[in-house]
Amino acid sequence: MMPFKTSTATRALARSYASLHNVPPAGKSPTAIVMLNMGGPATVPETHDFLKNLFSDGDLIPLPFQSFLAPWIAKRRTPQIEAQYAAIGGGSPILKWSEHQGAGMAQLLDELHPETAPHKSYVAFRYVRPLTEETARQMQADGVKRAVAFTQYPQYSCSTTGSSLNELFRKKDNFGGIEWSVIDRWGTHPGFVEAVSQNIEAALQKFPESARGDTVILFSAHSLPMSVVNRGDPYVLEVSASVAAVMARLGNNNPYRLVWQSQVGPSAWMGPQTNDALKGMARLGKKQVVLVPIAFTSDHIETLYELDHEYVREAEELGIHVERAESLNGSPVFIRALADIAAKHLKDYSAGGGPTSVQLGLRCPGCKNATCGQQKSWFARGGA
Ligand SMILES: C=CC1=C(C)c2cc3[nH]c(cc4nc(cc5[nH]c(cc1n2)c(C)c5CCC(=O)O)C(CCC(=O)O)=C4C)c(C)c3C=C
Ligand SMILES: [Fe+2]
Ligand SMILES: [Fe+2]
Repeated sequence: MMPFKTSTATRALARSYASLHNVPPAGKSPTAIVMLNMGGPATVPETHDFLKNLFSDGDLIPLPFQSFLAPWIAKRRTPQIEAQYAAIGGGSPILKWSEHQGAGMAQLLDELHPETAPHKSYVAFRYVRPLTEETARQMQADGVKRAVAFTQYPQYSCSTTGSSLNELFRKKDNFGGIEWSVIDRWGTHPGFVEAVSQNIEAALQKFPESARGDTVILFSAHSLPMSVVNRGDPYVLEVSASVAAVMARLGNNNPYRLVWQSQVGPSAWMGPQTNDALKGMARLGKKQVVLVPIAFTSDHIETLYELDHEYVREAEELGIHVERAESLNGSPVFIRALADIAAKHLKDYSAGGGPTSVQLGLRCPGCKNATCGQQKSWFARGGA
């Protein structure tokens, strides 16, 4: 029988369909780029399960009697958080943005690093679908043999990236014998810094030119409990490094501060809190502020609800004009940065570089979580 011959045009069409839809060509196992993040409820009714999974995560919130307390706290907290997701349009846009960013990144990566093409992006969320097991099933079905765990938190914290890596380690058998490497932080990458800076410049443009230089730039990051900071978690240092890099790129032409938002519960958290800082600016007679989310790459309740609905309105009542810099969401500069970060990682790895950053190998001085140690050793061996 004559073998079936595919015409050049059909192959070109298939290639362009595949790249548009992030589907690898048949026959070649894709290099998986697994985008790690916490996720958020895509619809309001998913809020309860999101919170239950979040409060059950001992790497984020270690609770006594966790399996009893977590569902109880989640149930109590659900109505308040449901109302916030309802107010921002009925759910978190994080899955939409993660898929968009991942598909754009994978397409660029095929050009930037053809040696490991085709690349396919996957999303693995910590608290909502697609959870790690679901992503593992999809990767097995696609015949993946080589994967990069790419954290989507620019700055490393044991409570965020660390939790996602611990979960990958716990569920490692679901993936079969995959060779793993890790991109564990990238908060000072020039492409990320550029994308954030461009959004700040766009916000500054909204103020009259004559008063632009007086505008205060307030960088706002999700806070951390002081118990985590004092354990030696690197997040505060790394967020500060992002802020310094962005300010250097902007020419240090505006006064600025780094402030912290979204603390939960009665314990002590890293401060100053964003809403107090805005009140402080009003007291000091500052009339113009650009508010910049610096530790998350897409919109979520902390930007759309806490900043936009609550703090910006409160500040405006105090007589301050606040512009919030847009989240990175669909920024092409940011998507290009993700591709550059991944391409450099793959290139360094092919040239004999280690599977993780050197920094990932060091546990926090106060870390008592045995899984952190096992996870770091496992990734340092490339997942073997
Ligand atoms: C870099 C980002 C984040 C860090 C660091 C972080 C640490 C952290 N968070 C909690 C507790 C909660 N966080 C919640 C929601 C939430 N957290 C982040 C980001 C970071 N958290 C985001 C983006 C979101 C919102 C998700 C979305 O809308 O898409 C919640 C649930 C909401 C609520 O009940 O208020 C809790 C709880 C702790 C304890 C912690 C550090 C140890
Ligand atoms: Fe949080
Ligand atoms: Fe740890």
